[in-house]
Amino acid sequence: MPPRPLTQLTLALLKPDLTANSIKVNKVFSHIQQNDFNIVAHKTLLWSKSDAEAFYGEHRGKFFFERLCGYMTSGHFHALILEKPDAILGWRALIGPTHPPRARINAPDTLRSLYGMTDTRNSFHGSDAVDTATKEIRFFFPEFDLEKWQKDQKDQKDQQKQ
Ligand SMILES: Nc1nc2c(ncn2[C@@H]2O[C@H](COP(=O)(O)OP(=O)(O)OP(=O)(O)O)[C@@H](O)[C@H]2O)c(=O)[nH]1
Ligand SMILES: Nc1ncnc2c1ncn2[C@@H]1O[C@H](COP(=O)(O)OP(=O)(O)O)[C@@H](O)[C@H]1O
Ligand SMILES: [Mg+2]
Repeated sequence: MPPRPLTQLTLALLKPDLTANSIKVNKVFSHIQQNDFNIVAHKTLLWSKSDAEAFYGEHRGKFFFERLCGYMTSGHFHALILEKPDAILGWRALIGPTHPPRARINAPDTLRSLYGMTDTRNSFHGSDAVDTATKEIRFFFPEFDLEKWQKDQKDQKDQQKQ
């Protein structure tokens, strides 16, 4: 029995514009499965302005901050914990560059190219690093036992070394 590959978790969002279109949502979940991501946790939620400002605090003061918070509070959206051996980079590669208009030129097969509308309304989010993924998973899924998941991964890694 080949050892189970070690995996990584990332936080993915299907933003409100996309979530409002069930046909597109179904297509995106097919992309997720076809790209071998395991959905570890999934919820839909509606943000208050303070939720959006807290999550995107790193962008406070930038010219697009208000429109970003307005966009992210404009309707329900899906939050997912995705698992795969290289989940963080893998999901970022699948959703593509931040700005859909540019993605349609430079990365036409990515999800933001296929479904995104404008620089702000780009339909997807993905954690951009290991520590960001930990922070973002805790932000959306405080109920998820991340410590247990990380311990199980470490135990599995130790067993494979033996
Ligand atoms: N650097 C910079 N870029 C800007 C500024 N205002 C708008 N932009 C960019 O130009 C793009 C088009 O601006 P808008 O027409 O206001 O936005 P939009 O095309 O309706 O789409 P949204 O990005 O969803 O607002 C935006 O997505 C921004 O990336 C600005 O003041 N400074
Ligand atoms: N130049 C911009 N114009 C409009 N909206 C932007 C711009 N840059 C970023 N945004 C919005 O802010 C969100 C967060 O920005 P950033 O963290 O830089 O990108 P990413 O979501 O790809 O990590 C983007 O997903 C997008 O919705
Ligand atoms: Mg980012």
